[in-house]
Amino acid sequence: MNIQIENLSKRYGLQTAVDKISFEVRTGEILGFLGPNGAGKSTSMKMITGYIGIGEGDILIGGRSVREHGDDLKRHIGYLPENNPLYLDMPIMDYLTFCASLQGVAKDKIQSRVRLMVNICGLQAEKHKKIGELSKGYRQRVGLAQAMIHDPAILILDEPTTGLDPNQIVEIRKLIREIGKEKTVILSTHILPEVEATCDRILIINKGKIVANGTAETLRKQATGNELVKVQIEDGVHQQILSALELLPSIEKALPVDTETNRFEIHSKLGMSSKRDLFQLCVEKGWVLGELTPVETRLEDIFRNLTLN
Ligand SMILES: Nc1ncnc2c1ncn2[C@@H]1O[C@H](COP(=O)(O)OP(=O)(O)OP(=O)(O)O)[C@@H](O)[C@H]1O
Repeated sequence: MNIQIENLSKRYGLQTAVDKISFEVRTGEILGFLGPNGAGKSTSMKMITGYIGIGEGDILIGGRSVREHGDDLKRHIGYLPENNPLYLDMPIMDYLTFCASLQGVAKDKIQSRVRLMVNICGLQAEKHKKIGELSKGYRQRVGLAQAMIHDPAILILDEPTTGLDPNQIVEIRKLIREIGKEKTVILSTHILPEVEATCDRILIINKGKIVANGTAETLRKQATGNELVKVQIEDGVHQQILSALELLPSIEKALPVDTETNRFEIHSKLGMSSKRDLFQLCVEKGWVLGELTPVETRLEDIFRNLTLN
C-alpha cells in the first residue's frame, strides 16, 4: 500500500512544525526518516497515523485521502509511537490480546496472532511478566508487537531501536528488514548507521522542510563535489612524487599524509577522476601503487551539512 504525502503542513500556534513536505513511499520500501531534534519527524508520523489531524495538504494511503477516509485507513496502519505508551500493570499476553481486539482482529484469530507476535518479537521468555516489570528493550519489543498485531500493510515506527542493547538492535533491524519486504515502512531514528543498515531510502527533514531524499549512495554522490582518494606510492622519493602528482591534469590538490610511507590525499578537479592518471604516473615512473582507496563522504557529514543551519 503506497503512501503519498502532498504539501503537508502542521502548525502549533505560531510555530510551524511541518512545512509543505511532499514525498512518496511504496510497498516493499523502508524509508528512513532523519532529522535533528524538533525537525518535525514525530509530527509528520502522527499525521500519517491519524494520531493528530492534518494541518494543510493531504496524505493518500492506497490512493485514498486520510482527510476523507481516515477511520477506515487506520486499520491498515501499525504505529509505534515515540515514547511507546504501554499499560504497565498489564501482563504482556493480556495487553497484546487487548490490542488485537481494539484493532479489530477476528475473535478466533486473536490467540494465534498474539502467539505469532510473541515469537516474532522474541518475547517468549518474558511473556508472563507484567509490562512494568520488563526492561526498556523488552518494552520496545512489546511496542513493536502491538504495532504489528493486526498485520497492517503500513508500519510507522518512531525510533524503534531506542533502548535496545546491540544484540537486540541487530535482531530488530533484521525483523524490520524482513517485514519491509511486503509492507510499507517509515521509521525515524537518530542512529545514522541504522538507516544504512535498514532502509532503502533516506529522507532528511530540517525545521519542518525536506532537505534530502534519496538512497545513501545518491546522497553521497550529491554531497561529494570532488572525488577524494587516498594513495600510497612505494619506491619513489616523497618530494618527487608530490611534484609529479601536482602536475597531473585531473588533480586539484595533493596533500601529504605521511612523508615516510609516501601517503597522500588526492582531491580531484570537479567532475574528474584522477584514478587513471595516478595509475599511469606510477607505471611511467616505475613506482608501485601500494594503495588507492576512494574516500566516501560519511552520512554523518552529509547530515550535519544539511541540518546545521
Ligand atoms: N503538542 C505540541 N505543542 C506545541 N508544539 C509542539 C507539539 N509537538 C511538537 N511541537 C513542536 O513542533 C516541532 C517539531 O516537533 P517534533 O516532535 O515533530 O520533532 P521531532 O523531529 O520528532 O524531534 P525529536 O527528534 O526531538 O523527537 C518542535 O519545535 C516541537 O517543539
